[in-house]
Amino acid sequence: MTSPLRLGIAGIGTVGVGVIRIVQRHADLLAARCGRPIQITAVSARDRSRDRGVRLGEYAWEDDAVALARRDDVDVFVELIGGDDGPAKAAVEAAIAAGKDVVTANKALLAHHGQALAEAAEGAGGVLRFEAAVAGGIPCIKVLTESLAGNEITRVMGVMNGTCNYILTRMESAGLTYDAVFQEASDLGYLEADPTLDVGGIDAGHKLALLASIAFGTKVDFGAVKLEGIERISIDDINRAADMGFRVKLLGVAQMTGRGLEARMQPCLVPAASPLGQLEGPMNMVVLEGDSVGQIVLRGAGAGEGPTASAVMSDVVEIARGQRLPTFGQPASGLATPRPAEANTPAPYYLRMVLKDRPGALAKIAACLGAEGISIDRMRQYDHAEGSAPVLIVTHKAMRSGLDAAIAAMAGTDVLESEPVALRIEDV
Ligand SMILES: NC(=O)C1=CN([C@@H]2O[C@H](COP(=O)(O)OP(=O)(O)OC[C@H]3O[C@@H](n4cnc5c(N)ncnc54)[C@H](OP(=O)(O)O)[C@@H]3O)[C@@H](O)[C@H]2O)C=CC1
Ligand SMILES: N[C@@H](CCO)C(=O)O
Repeated sequence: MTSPLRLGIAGIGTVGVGVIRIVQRHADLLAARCGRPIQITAVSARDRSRDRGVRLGEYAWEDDAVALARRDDVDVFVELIGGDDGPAKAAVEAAIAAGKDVVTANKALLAHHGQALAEAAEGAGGVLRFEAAVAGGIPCIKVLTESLAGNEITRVMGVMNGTCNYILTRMESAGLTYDAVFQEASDLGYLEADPTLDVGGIDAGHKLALLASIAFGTKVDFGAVKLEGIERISIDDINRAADMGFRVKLLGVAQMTGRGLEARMQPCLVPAASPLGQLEGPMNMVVLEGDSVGQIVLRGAGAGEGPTASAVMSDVVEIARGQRLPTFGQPASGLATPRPAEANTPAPYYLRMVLKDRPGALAKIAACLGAEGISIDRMRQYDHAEGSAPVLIVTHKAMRSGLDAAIAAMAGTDVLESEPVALRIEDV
């Protein structure tokens, strides 16, 4: 058996503890699979005195993650601190500069600095791997980078924030408001310290930016992801969508079009019977489409100690086996600068609004759509109290810009009781 692969783990929170548990529990199995033992030599966190429920006494302790990253007895620096800047970035940069390989679960760091870090790592002859950063336990990075390497990737999609999927599916199953389920998610510990990272679509947008880079051979460009959160989704939207055979999902879609890279993370309607429509609770789903393979659907836990640590370990094992893959599937220096598409591909839209219940109100709304060349596919008016009429319209395919112009024109008609909610219906 050859020399052990020595890990330095920075961050001993949820994921760090999970990684330590796997290394301790599966030492023999890992050694057999890698052809060499995997050992932890040193760890780092802020509070040395805290009982974390795992044995740490046999490892050296560093208060400073940068010092850990530079240790001579560390081959692979495992960054599990989090955050797009600060100690995580400083320590990863120090590890790369010291010639270490790096494994991270930090999507925020990579979405903002992935290109520079990958170039630095590859320039130094190191590897930088991040399976756990996208959809937790789902091995989508390896599938995209390795298993689908013979395909031109046509589209990547996914529900990649478990908290949002929990909120949206729980609203439907329990008939609860957004605010009530948001509070439940908070009580269950699902929300990030800054909840807008979850419900604002930012966390999932980070993940989509990383997938898009591998899929389309482009530099990571988080700024190119059009973001919209789930904060405005009401129980009415969930119920009306269900009536029409749809479910509301915070869905990320990236595709390369003739007009450039289209990448969006937004609430969408998907058919209730589709795999994405069937995804319940705090789970994730990643859908990959290639010209030869067709569609691949991967489903699993996108967060949590075990699933995320499982993904971190897959990168560690890859390195222990001697596989040295470029971060984004091809040398970072050769990745193209993406040209973001100015407009999204046309799609049908769901429009929910409340109208003043008086003669000609609906005609005025239809005229606003017609003036933008938008055709109505289906329409429903629900039972209502006197004076206000809840109306649901499903359009034929339309450009979002045209729809926005129609909605702006509706505001000038004086028949709207509330601002219309518009949701894209995604062809999945
Ligand atoms: N939790 C999950 O399910 C998932 C997490 N991730 C990603 O994994 C990473 C870790 O997440 P998670 O385990 O949940 O985070 P936690 O908040 O549970 O743990 C963070 C750890 O980092 C330590 N830390 C903070 N600042 C420093 C510092 N300056 N130097 C050294 N250590 C420091 C903390 O120390 P102390 O304990 O002493 O406070 C803590 O141990 C993040 O990038 C996250 O986005 C990805 C997918 C899923
Ligand atoms: N906040 C994230 C954690 C995993 O990245 C989620 O809800 O999916």
